[in-house]
Parts: sequence; structure tokens; C-alpha cells
Amino acid sequence: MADHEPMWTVFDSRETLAETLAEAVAAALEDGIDERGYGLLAVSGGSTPARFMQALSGKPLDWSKVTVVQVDERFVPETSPRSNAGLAKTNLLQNDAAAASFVTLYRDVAEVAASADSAEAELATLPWPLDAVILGMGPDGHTASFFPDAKELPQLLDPAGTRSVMAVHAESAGEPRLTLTLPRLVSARFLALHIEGEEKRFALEAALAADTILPIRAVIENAAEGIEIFWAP
Ligand SMILES: O=C(O)[C@H](O)[C@@H](O)[C@H](O)[C@H](O)COP(=O)(O)O
Repeated sequence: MADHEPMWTVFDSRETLAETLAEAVAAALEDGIDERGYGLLAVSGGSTPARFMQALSGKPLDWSKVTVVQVDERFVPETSPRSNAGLAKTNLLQNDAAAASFVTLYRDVAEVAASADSAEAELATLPWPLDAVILGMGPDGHTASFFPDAKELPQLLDPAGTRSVMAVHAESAGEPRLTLTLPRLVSARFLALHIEGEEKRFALEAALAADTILPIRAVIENAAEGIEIFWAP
């Protein structure tokens, strides 16, 4: 259990947050490339990351040595407006970052479990741990696809778990999901939580103070290198 309080950085604008976070992630990737010869990055989906992804896409690092993976994905094809892979391809994998490799979680198979198993095999070939992870959060305290009502939640949040990616079934999630597991996320060398707006700030503060451990708090409390919270109104 990590014993450090999360570090909050409050920004006066979402633009300044995006640029600062992009700089921090680029630095973490450059450290990985300098020290290990490659950089491994995991990005979330949803609506918050687009501006940050666009800022990161223009950072002048050796993107040919970077592999981008997804923190989580909806079980939909890339052509769906719900696709996180579509979001990353449109906003991150352009400009300088177009040279990066991209490993997606969705596979065009009938069952989400088969998609998870196929992605697991591909992720097994990557040079873990992650150099940088950017998480988002929902007002219900979910992060990645660790939804509080997920059938698989105990396995998803197990710090001793051995899977890299799992299928998720949760009423509150809408469609079935695919998500990296807690151990893969919390072992990152740079772990950031990117949230915006008063509702999410309140939800996070409440989650940190509550008796019940919501998924976001489980991640924060298991973050080996701590977690940095990037917040703008
Ligand atoms: O697939 C997803 O939706 C995300 O990865 C998820 O964990 C996201 O970070 C939160 O739901 C916040 O989403 P918003 O940025 O849209 O509020």
C-alpha cells in the first residue's frame, strides 16, 4: 500500500493543463528511451483526453521507439464514435507521434472474452512496466474500466493479479469493456490522473475521504511511484 498522498496540481485553464501534462509525459517517455531504448505509454479514452493528446502528438521525441497501448476500450469497432482507439488515432497518433506503434484492445470477434485473450497475448510481448499512464475518472469513482458494479472488480483490482488485460461486464458501463488491470497501471514509472470540472474534483475528494474504497482510491493507494492529479476547472 503506497503511503504517499496524491499530489494535486491545479491549473487555471484546460489548455495549460494539457500542455503541462504533455510535457511531463514526453519527459517520462524520453527517460524510458534513454534508459531502456523504448517508451511504453498507456492512454485513456472518453472525452477529457483529446486536448492533451493533441499537445502530446507534437512533442519532438523519438516516437519510433514508443509503443502506445490503451488503458481501456469499449467493445466496439474503431469506426464507432464510442471507440477509444478512434479517439487516440485522431488526436494522438498524428504529427510527430504518428511514428509510434499502437496496440489496441478491441478485436473483431464475437465475445469480449476472446478479444481480451487475444489482446493479452499481444501485450505479453511488450517491455513492461509502463513509462507513463494517464488515467481519467468518472463521477462514480471509476477509472480505466474499473466500474464499481463490474462483475470482475475483485480480479481487476487484485494487486497480485497476473493478467494484463481483462474483459469487464458492468451495467453502468454501457457496452462490455476491455481494460488493463490494476497491477499493470500502478507499476508505471509516471502515473497521472487527468480530471476536469468541479463535479469530478468533488467526486475524487469524496472518494479519498470515504470509508468504502472506490476503484480510483484502490489505484491511488497501490500506486508504487505515487500518482499526480492534474485538475482544471
Ligand atoms: O473508456 C473510458 O470512458 C475511459 O477510459 C474512462 O475510464 C474515462 O477515463 C472516464 O470514464 C472519464 O471519461 P470522460 O473523460 O469522458 O469524462
